[in-house]
Formats: sequence, structure tokens, C-alpha cells
Amino acid sequence: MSTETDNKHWDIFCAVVDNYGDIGVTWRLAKQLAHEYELNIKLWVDDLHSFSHILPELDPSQTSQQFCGVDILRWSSPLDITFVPGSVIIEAFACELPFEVTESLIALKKDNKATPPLWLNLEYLSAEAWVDGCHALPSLQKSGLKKFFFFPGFTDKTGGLICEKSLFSEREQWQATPDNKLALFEQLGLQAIDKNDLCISVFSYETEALAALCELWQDTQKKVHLLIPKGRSLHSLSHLLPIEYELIKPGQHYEYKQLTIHILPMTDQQGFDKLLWSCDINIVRGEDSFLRAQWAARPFIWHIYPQEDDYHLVKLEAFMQVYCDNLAPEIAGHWSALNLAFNQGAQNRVKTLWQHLDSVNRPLLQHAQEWPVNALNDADLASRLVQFVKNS
Ligand SMILES: Cc1cn([C@H]2C[C@H](O)[C@@H](COP(=O)(O)OP(=O)(O)O[C@H]3O[C@@H](C)[C@H](O)[C@@H](O)[C@H]3O)O2)c(=O)[nH]c1=O
Repeated sequence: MSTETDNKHWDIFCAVVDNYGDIGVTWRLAKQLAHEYELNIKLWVDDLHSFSHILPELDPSQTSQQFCGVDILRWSSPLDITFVPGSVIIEAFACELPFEVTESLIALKKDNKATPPLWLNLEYLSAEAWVDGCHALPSLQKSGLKKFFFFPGFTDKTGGLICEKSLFSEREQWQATPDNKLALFEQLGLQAIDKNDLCISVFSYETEALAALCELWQDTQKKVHLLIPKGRSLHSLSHLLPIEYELIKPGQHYEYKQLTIHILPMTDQQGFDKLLWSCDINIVRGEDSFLRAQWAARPFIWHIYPQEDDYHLVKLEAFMQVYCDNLAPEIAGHWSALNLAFNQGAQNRVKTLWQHLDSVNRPLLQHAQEWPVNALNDADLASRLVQFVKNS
């Protein structure tokens, strides 16, 4: 569209497939575009209930509400809010745009005096090499409209990685004061954690690897605290818990010799980031927590979202190669083997690899600290996106 005001109006559509990743990624992007580029972002979401887990102030019964400068709109079918086109439409992860939206794009295309919004499909993050060649390619639709594929990624030929401009300085400040982590733990209702204990956050899918590691952590020298929200990871530990899963509440903790399992409340994304900054090791999953663990500059294990025919292992391998590019082979080998064993649920192997983690921990931590700046390749996803729109 042509006016100055309309140029600032972008629509983002998110269909929640499962869990919190689809909405997690789009919510991060929407907040950043509104805050750093002063764009008028309308975020259409088809499942506000899931969204409210990571934005507790959200009221799922409202059709329209505003948080962090973003208009959050309920995407119902048919739409109960009239769609007014802006200058950009982002469909997240190939979700199908509402009928009313495509109709309005077609009408604008037919009207020679109007320009339809630039239509982008934001893809999933992958470190695979083919992404370089597919990023920013157009795809001609039956209607004659064009849609562009925007691929996040780790090279300068891709759409980059979501990262707010002030994130690294905020994280550095946070980590420079060890009291911050203890204050956060207290705020989260976690008890009896000493600053020298080993703290591990866990946000994975179900896996037997976790049960095996819990067995090991009970007999380690250092006290181990497992910080874990109610959800998929905890299902793998139900055999350890003294009460039924339904009765478990945030703030509870269970002790097993050297290991304490703490039940975390779900927090908003800023709270989740701080948790990752505060732990010694983070076990994460999906796409958004995976990236946030990298930005936390701490060693991590990535439990990748399982796909058909084990295709996720191809993606895991591609990322491990990129992450380990300039790491000494013995460190890279150890870390990659640990990630693979965790993803394969290989109980004995994951335990053996963890037992020797101490020997590689220092260089791994140093690598984790250097990695974020290298991974960004000078430009984050939002800035590449804004540039792409400008050049289109
Ligand atoms: C535990 C926790 C998470 N979060 C947020 C962080 C992330 O934005 C979000 C979790 O998203 P993810 O890490 O991406 O994992 P995920 O497993 O939740 O999500 C996804 O993974 C994708 C790969 C799939 O394709 C998606 O369909 C989706 O399943 O939840 C909070 O904000 N507060 C919390 O307390």
C-alpha cells in the first residue's frame, strides 16, 4: 500500500501446530519489529490459550488486545475482525492465510492502482546447506500473486537468526552479577540452591536419556539442581516422583541424594531467557528455546523436534557441524556425541559421555561465550527482514 502510515503496518499470521514454538518464534519477532523498527504489528493467532502459557497476562477470551506494542488479534474462522491490508504479510511456517486475506490480496492485484502487501512465508530454522540457495526465492501462486520464502539460518546468505539488539549486553550484565541468579531462583519459588551447586534447566521432549542422567546425578560429588517446568520432560521422570503427575505444582522440589528436582512455573519469554542465562547447562528443544540457549552463552544440549524417518537427525548433524566448525576435534566430538546420545535416548552412552563432560567443560563454555557473535554474522533476522522489504 502506498501511504507512510500503511507502510508501517505489517500482519503476521501464526497457526499453533503444537507446543509453544510456532507462537514463541512469531511473538519474539513481532515484539522486536514493533520495538526496534516502530512497526505497527498485528499478530493473528489461532490459539490464544497456548499463547497465554508464554504470555501469562494474555486473556484468551479477548478478540483484540495489545502487549509490548503489538496488537494481538484472535484468528478465528471466519475472521471476526475485518482484515485491512498493510504493507507486509508474514505467514509463519507455511500456515494457510485466511480466505478473507487471500481474497483481499487478489482484489488488490486486480486493481491496477493498488499494490498488494509483500507476502512472505517465514520458514523453520535449519543449519542445512540447501537453505542458502532457497532463501528469498519467490513462488508464483495460482492467483498470480507472488510469495517469498524467508529462511532463518546461520550464514549471510540466509535470513539470519532472531536476536534483539540489546540482548547480548543485557545478558552480559546479568551474568556479571552472580546474585542475579539466586534472586531469580528465589522469585521462581526455588529453595536451597547454593551459588556453587550445578544448575541445569530442562525443557526437552520425553526421553529415556533424562531418566538415565537423573540416575547418574544422584551420586555425583557436586549437588545438582534440575529446574524443570511441568510438561513433556517431566513425563519422563514420573517413575521418580513421589506423587501423581496431576498433583505436581510449581515450587515443589524432590530430593534424591545429590539431585534435587525443582518444579518451575512457566514464565514469559524474558523470564525464560533469564533462567537460561542463570543455569550452568541448559537442555532445550524445538526452535526458539534452542536459539535462546545459544544466546545464553552456556553449554547446552539440543533435544530436536522429532520428524518422520529420523530426518531431525540430519538437521541435528547439520547444526552440530556448524556449531563445532572451529572447536578442537576432541571437544567437538564429545559434545556432538552427547547431543546425539540424548536425542537417541541412548541411556548408557549418555551417562558415560556426561561423566566425562568435566574434561571438556572449560573449552565448551568458552566456545559457548564466543559463539553468539559469530553466529549472528553481523545482522539478525529482523534487520535482514526489514532490509528485504525495503529492497523489494
Ligand atoms: C518453559 C518456557 C518456555 N517458554 C517459551 C520459549 C519458546 O518461545 C517456547 C518454546 O518453543 P520451542 O523451544 O521452539 O519448542 P516447542 O517444542 O515448544 O515448539 C515447537 O518446536 C518446533 C520446532 C515445532 O515445529 C513446533 O510445532 C513446536 O512444537 O516457549 C516461555 O516463554 N516460558 C517458559 O517458561
